Amino acid sequence: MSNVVAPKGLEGIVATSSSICFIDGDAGVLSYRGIDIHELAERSTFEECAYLLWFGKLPNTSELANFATQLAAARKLDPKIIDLLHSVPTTASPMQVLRTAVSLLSIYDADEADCSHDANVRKSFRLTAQIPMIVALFDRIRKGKPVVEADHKLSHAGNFLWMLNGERPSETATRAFDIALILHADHELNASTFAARVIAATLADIHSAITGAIGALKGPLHGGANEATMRLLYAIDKAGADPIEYVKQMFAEKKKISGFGHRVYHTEDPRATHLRRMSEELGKAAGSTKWFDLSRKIELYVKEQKKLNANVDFYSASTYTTLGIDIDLFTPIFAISRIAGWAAHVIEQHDDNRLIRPRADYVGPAYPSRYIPIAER
Ligand SMILES: CC(=O)SCCNC(=O)CCNC(=O)[C@H](O)C(C)(C)COP(=O)(O)OP(=O)(O)OC[C@H]1O[C@@H](n2cnc3c(N)ncnc32)[C@H](O)[C@@H]1OP(=O)(O)O
Ligand SMILES: O=C([O-])CC(=O)C(=O)O
Repeated sequence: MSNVVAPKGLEGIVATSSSICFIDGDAGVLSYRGIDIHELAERSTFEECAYLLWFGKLPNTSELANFATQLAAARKLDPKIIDLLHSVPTTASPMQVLRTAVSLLSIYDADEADCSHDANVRKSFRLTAQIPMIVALFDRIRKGKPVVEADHKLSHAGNFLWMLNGERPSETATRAFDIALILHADHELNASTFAARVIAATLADIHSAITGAIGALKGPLHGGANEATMRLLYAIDKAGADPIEYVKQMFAEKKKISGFGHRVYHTEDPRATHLRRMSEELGKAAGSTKWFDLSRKIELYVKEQKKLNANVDFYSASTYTTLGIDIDLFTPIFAISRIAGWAAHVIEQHDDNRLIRPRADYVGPAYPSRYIPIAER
């Protein structure tokens, strides 16, 4: 066994080979299967990106139409899942509920224990269709609103907004949401995807892997940072504080500013470019750029003082708020998109599997240490 200890947090360690996502953190490049994220954000749809991530190539017209039809047809939930959404406290966080519901989904999935390629693809369709339904239905149930049936004629993005709000979404809102889904769909071996691959590598099923991934995404150092960012913006606004002074004080207290910094990017996160623009444009269209303006002041100051760049979570906060989405749905929305990437990684792991089991550098009491009988301690 090698005595080389990996850097803390496995920084810079290449832990597997993968053909799904390419990132150049110094150049600010992100691509799905080699296709640049900027092109995808401008020209693609979430459905097309999910196809690209799962099948490794862009679909032609009929392949894309079939894919979208299959995804829409998978908008079905066993009544026991709806019962669960009614039975949990309305104060439960949507991330808690989503994690629990996805775990429960496995019990009602006909392919549950089948980890073959084809079964994994079938389950990926179902999970990708079901996750947004769970998020939208729980939000309505907790607010005492009637649940909204899925509309199979709507796109993935449009159907989520429809089921959440019970109103036909505008084209602008649907496209903005679709772009957000495209931008969040995959990011190589981020913490939640790595967690999913570790679970899948035991030959556990995809529902187990995705349940674990949702748990990993929830933390404020990862997907939870979009909610933490918005809480910061609200706190500054509520206090009527000068944002620069507020952030300066946070730096003095050695606090981290949510939505800044990244393990891989040492320059602009290419997704932040789009989210910054969307935050501003949606604000203008809604008649107020208040959240964009506040975010921008903070961004410029943090960049100047600490050379830290805004990450994908920073401007998604003001973008979602401007779209009228509640703060505790931000991280579930991240999951609504990242399921596409998680599924691609679980499929890739199962297709060519080996157990993931690294070693630890033992730094505890010397071996052998004497076992002291309890009466002598
Ligand atoms: C989808 C995503 O997961 S994107 C990331 C979402 N997370 C956040 O936005 C939370 C805030 N950011 C962070 O905590 C970090 O930048 C992470 C978790 C994203 C990356 O972490 P790491 O690569 O381990 O960097 P680490 O936390 O060691 O930071 C390195 C240095 O930069 C500082 N730093 C990093 N991010 C921030 C921040 N957001 N605010 C203030 N200082 C920061 C650290 O304090 C540290 O300084 P030091 O060397 O003086 O101690
Ligand atoms: O890659 C990471 O470390 C975090 C992540 O998921 C992302 O930026 O989308």
